[in-house]
Amino acid sequence: MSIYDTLNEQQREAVFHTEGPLLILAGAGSGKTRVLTHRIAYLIEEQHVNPWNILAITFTNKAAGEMRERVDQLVGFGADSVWVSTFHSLCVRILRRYIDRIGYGTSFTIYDSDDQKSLMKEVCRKLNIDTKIYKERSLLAAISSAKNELVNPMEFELNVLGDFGKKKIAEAYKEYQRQLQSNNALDFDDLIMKTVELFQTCPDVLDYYHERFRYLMVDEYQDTNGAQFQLIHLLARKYHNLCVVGDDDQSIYKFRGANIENILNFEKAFADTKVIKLEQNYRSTQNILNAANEVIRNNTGRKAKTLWTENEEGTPILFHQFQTSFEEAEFVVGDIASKVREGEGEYSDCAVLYRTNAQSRVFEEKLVFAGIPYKLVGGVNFYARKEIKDLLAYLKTIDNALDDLAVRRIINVPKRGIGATTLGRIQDYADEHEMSFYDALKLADEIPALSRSASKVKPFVLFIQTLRSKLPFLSVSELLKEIIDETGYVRDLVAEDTEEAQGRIENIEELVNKVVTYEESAESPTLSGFLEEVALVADIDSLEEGSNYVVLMTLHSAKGLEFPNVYLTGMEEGLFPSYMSLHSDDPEKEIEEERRLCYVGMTRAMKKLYLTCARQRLVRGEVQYNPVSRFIKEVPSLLMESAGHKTDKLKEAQKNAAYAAAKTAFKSKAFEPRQFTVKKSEGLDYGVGDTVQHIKFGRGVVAAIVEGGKDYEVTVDFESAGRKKMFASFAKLKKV
Ligand SMILES: Nc1ncnc2c1ncn2[C@@H]1O[C@H](COP(=O)(O)OP(=O)(O)OP(=O)(O)O)[C@@H](O)[C@H]1O
Ligand SMILES: [Mg+2]
Repeated sequence: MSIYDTLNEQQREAVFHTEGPLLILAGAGSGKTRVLTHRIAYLIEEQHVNPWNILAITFTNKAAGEMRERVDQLVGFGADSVWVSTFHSLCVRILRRYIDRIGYGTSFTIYDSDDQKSLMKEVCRKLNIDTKIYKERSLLAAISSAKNELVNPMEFELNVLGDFGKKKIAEAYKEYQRQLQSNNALDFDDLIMKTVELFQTCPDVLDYYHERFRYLMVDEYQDTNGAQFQLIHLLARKYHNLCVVGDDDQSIYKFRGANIENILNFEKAFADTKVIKLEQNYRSTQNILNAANEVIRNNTGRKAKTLWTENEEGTPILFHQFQTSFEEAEFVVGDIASKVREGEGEYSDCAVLYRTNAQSRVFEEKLVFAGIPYKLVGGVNFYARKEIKDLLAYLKTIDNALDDLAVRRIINVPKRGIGATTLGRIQDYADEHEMSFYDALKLADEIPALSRSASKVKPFVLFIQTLRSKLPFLSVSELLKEIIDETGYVRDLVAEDTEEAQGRIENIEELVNKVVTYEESAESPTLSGFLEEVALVADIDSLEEGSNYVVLMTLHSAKGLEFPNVYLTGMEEGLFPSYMSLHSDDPEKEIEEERRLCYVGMTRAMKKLYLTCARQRLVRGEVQYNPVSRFIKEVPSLLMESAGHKTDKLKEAQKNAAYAAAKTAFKSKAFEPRQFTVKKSEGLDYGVGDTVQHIKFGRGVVAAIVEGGKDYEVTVDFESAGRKKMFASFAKLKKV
């Protein structure tokens, strides 16, 4: 039996169709990604295509990693020569080689969103743009949309004649781009745009890649934007061996410029395209699949698809409406705990999905309390933390001193007594002489306006120059350790002697670990190589393989993944579909995008799907009362079991009181989930039945104590405030 026998007829047809454009349009869980991996195997093993000539593009690093793994399993020798890559890392590799052909240096820096914001601040300052009227973030968004459609500053300017507001954006775009270039830096959107520019202006480079990538494959094609489409189009122009797979029902990145038309128009763009539809779903139970189909049916303007499965019918979808978001989280966490306890699955079989990152917080609290391991995908990214950014800025400065932002970030870290006036004067000098900020620093002695403050700048320059001269002899980890020692970064944190400083030290240790891991895994590790890898870490990468924990993530991050048990939470109008979509200029269209997101979420589930919502929820500190999401109502009641939580008046009152207490706790600083380091009390000096005193609620009798993984949950019947539940370490109850 060959590996191709495990495919169905349509899948096999797609795998065996290797020459010419191929569009595989199919619903969720129908084996699209599986077809791609088998196709790679088939090309190599049966068609004797050189693995070197195959390129597979996926959307996230996580997906690329999974595909890499699957290809390694299927193909023996040569699998590692296949390029499996995201759009961004593909472009980085191409640009590192050839970007000097279009006016950049090949050791360019990649700016993340924080870097972009600082740069835009600088642009606005320079152009006297009032950031109260034109917010940096909206300017950047406008520029990003332009780049996603390959509109350069000049074209942008031509299009806005007469429109004053847009003219300002055009000015900002022009200056922003100029500064990027003079810093020898690219933002994320540039990675694609500059690669397209490179291909369009250097036919010999394009031709090299035509020969290099004879066979192209793109997963999640429905989420490509105009620039990405152009890139693929250029790459496939010579041999037309392009296979794209996607699902128009799962297009969820319109806000990033994804163009659903790309998939609908594929046949127009590539003549004699072969279209294959896959209709059998292998992932989900019949109930889950039917429910998802019924929901997505409410969208208009889609290519009609029927998706069926031979899988078992499965249990009905469970719908629960809770009083508060805390109860919702309690239920989800309790359910996961009991599944694992009963041996029905592992933590890693469970995923909690929500519409926005902020919703994770309550789940985190409950999981911490229950002592359940979890992984938060998204949220504060490791690399966005201050200490990590500082040290990376040192590395960037050493690697590429044209990066003004990096240099400015660390010039006073640690404090070197260089004042804002001095920095301003250096910047002016750099602007005037059209040089980088760092080059101006080197000339500090010659800047008359600086006079004596020049002496403060010198040690910094000397330090950087020394490290740079050592670069050929030091490994990246040795370099990093030297920076840490010489700057006294960790020493200062140790002296601070706070819990926060301790946390930062641990992060720095983790960064050192990261460098060491990089050095062990990279073929020829370099400083640029390390910085590049770091710049490309998307949020999803914090999901490690093979560990046993519950995954919390947004619906957007869940694309392409599958889990036995999925909890789709916060199913409320105003949350999902989002408030923004309901109040947009074109709500109908926006709600369709939300519905696709709902379809993505539901179809992640293999065995069990839970849909939950809450009557009351805190949003930015305010209580919101949201009705049940319309998407719930689109699921036929036959497929769904509703566990309505009807509460009598008394119970409701008690719940509201508990909710108020929880709200207080929620608002208190101590509840910041990231610093949620509750020390489990060494036993409590009160027990059930004891009378206790609370600082706010007064006297009460302890009704129950539940032991959690890290703390105790104490229920108290207060004389005046009624029944309340609280964490022992926060409540600070005193026995009376
Ligand atoms: N012919 C098959 N026989 C058995 N299992 C299959 C077959 N085809 C796909 N599967 C399994 O079904 C599941 C879904 O496959 P895959 O992830 O490739 O679907 P997909 O179409 O890419 O889904 P999505 O739209 O969510 O990205 C996987 O677990 C895969 O191994
Ligand atoms: Mg897939």
